[in-house]
Amino acid sequence: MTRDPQQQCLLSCVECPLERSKKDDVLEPCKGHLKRNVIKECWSKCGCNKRCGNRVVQRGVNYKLQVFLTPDGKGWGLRTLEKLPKGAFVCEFVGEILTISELYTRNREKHASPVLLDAYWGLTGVSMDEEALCLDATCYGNVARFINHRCFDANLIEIPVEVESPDLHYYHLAFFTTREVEALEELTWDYGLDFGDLDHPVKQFQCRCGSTFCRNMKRSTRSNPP
Ligand SMILES: C[S@@+](CC[C@H](N)C(=O)[O-])C[C@H]1O[C@@H](n2cnc3c(N)ncnc32)[C@H](O)[C@@H]1O
Repeated sequence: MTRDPQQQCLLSCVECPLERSKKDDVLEPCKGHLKRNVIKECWSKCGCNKRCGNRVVQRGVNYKLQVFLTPDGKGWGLRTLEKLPKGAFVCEFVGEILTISELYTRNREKHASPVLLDAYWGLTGVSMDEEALCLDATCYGNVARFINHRCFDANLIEIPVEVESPDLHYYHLAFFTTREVEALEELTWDYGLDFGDLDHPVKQFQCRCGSTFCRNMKRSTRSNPP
């Protein structure tokens, strides 16, 4: 999976649950969902034991992490207290599993963008609202709820991970490092927001990510990704 707009591969739903949830008279075409590779971890039916190398996310957080107040106006953030190698599992995103309609009804006035469980939407189609799921960490979550957004060159990437459940609509969303991360560096991920989508049901925040490739900066001053 890549966040490079030139290289990323998007899958489109025939009838996108996100567009359906807007309840407009005319159903807009799907804007596309990132094509993701899914990790399948060993589970109870494998002959291996709990120390198997293909059981990483299910073993939980393995590094010292700290919630801290960011100095640049993004509120609370998450950082690592130790150096992380490239490709390290950091934590998963924990939240209540809601349908998209439930989330929008709940958070209409707040700056909360859905963390979609959309890895299969473009592949299998999602005909029922009960299959269009997302994670909401507003009331129940873990440290991942403090990870701030960074456009394009974030040091974390979210990967769908199947642990135990063979149901395609339910999976874990795990964060891995995209590069080596220094101790005390803030951990960030690209929420995949389209800051130009004024039609979006959830009001988006003014991005302060500081990336040279920030998508929320005026087009005249923004750089193109390498
Ligand atoms: C998942 S929360 C992250 C934790 C949050 N900073 C806090 O204090 O609880 C997402 C919210 O953090 C803020 N945020 C995240 N990334 C940001 C960014 N790049 N620029 C400005 N605000 C950001 C926005 O208010 C956003 O709705």
